[in-house]
Amino acid sequence: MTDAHTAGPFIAAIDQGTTSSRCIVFDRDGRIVSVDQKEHEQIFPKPGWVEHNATEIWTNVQEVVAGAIEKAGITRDDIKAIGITNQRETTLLWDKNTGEPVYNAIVWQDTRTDALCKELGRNVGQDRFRRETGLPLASYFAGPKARWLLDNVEGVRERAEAGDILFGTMDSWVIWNLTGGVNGGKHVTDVTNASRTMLMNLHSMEWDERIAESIGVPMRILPEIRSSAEVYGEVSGGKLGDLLGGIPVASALGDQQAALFGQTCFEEGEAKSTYGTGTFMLMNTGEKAINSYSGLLTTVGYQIGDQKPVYALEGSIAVTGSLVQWMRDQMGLINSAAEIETLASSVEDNGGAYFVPAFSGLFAPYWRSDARGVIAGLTRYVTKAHIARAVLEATAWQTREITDAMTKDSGVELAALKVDGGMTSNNLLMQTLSDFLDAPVVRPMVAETTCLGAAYAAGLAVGFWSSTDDLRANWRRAAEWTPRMDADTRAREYKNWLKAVERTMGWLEDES
Ligand SMILES: Nc1ncnc2c1ncn2[C@@H]1O[C@H](COP(=O)(O)OP(=O)(O)O)[C@@H](O)[C@H]1O
Ligand SMILES: O=P(O)(O)OC[C@H](O)CO
Repeated sequence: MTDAHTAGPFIAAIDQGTTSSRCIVFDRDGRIVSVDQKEHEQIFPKPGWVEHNATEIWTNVQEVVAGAIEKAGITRDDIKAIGITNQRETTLLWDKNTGEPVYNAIVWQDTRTDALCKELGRNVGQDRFRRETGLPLASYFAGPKARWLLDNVEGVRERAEAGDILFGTMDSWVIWNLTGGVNGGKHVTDVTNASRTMLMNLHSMEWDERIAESIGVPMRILPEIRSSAEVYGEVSGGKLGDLLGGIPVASALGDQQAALFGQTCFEEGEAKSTYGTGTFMLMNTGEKAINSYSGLLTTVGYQIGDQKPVYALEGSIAVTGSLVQWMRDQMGLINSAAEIETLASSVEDNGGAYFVPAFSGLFAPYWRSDARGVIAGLTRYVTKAHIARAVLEATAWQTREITDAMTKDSGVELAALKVDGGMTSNNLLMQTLSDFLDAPVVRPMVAETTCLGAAYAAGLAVGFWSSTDDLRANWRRAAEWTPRMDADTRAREYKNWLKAVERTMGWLEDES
């Protein structure tokens, strides 16, 4: 696949995501040379529970790395480093002597720790967690998931106390295996992933012993926290040992932070929003960890080697692209995700309908696990096309709520929003987004910003790129949408949306 325009050397990036694992090989201009991807099973043992088989994931990672190298038609000597990015918060415990997971990985969407989080709120207090870790108490984060495993998988707490068990999010699992596994694999994580565990002190960038104790997670199972761009070790052993042995493993970032990096949001106030299964908007806040009073998360954006860490504010939305999937798979109203645009474009507006997809409660800015989905404003006038429009508008309004919160918390008015992810191929959605935000929306040439960010960080770590200025020069605009909606319509529609949101709240309490 390589040609004169994509001459080596190259950087490979692994994206271990929620639905699939992929590997992309990039050239020095940040262009894609080859891609390989493989989905893994989504396991739903009970309502609200979501698990992944970590052994299957590691097998897939090895296959996609080999696949991408083969498709690129290159060899080990052409690759200068490998970077890692991953679904965040998904939690695994494994035996360091055998390399066997003690149980499936508990996925970020899993809500089994709701009751535990409520109990921690009563016993320890919400404020303490927010102050030290930047996060609200919610089942989304890794620490309580680890506690669940320690309490519920027979014998694991004792094995953990004896020093036989390792904890990790998917970055740690992949790096440990890549660098040798039971034969000396490195047990590390990076600051961005650690900042999603609810166990790291956001200010010292170290595990917070008192918080870990209050959640019930022993310190000895935790990996070493490192920067996002440095050499953690070299590829060794396993299937990839023969293919890529000795190549430095040189970056790790949570996928949303990697997208921030890949979108080259290196200046304070720059923001990106990634539209996939869920949507995650991050704004670079520089060296300041800004406390959120508006329902956002304070998180680590990235840290390059021994430079100071860069913080970010994050607005996490649980359901966006998955609502389109629901329309297709559960409702049968469309045959493909792309068809929602055709259906929604067949009408002028939402016909008075508003769809709030609080399927697993509401994440930012509300953090209400008692909310459930609502379609409000229904009359006999409403058709499936109006509902399709309301589905797209739901993603745009949820983004608007996040940008409002970001402006409140940071004092920065959004000049333009950089977007990426699967949903950004929907032009109607992108225009609606620009209308609701009253700001330009821009999409870059390389839409695979997550892998690109991991490749950039790894490339910086090994001197493949010399500075973030090199990376900025690679960013090219592919499309831009500017606002067309008048202010009165926007204000009226927003008010209706907020009314619909109110109607989702308290549903579970009412039921019980
Ligand atoms: N044209 C489209 N319009 C609306 N949603 C879309 C469109 N194409 C894909 N999607 C949605 O985008 C999501 C896939 O995007 P992707 O970035 O691959 O997600 P992830 O990385 O979370 O798996 C799916 O949930 C799908 O429903
Ligand atoms: O794998 P994705 O793209 O669905 O991203 C998941 C997020 O990292 C969850 O916090």
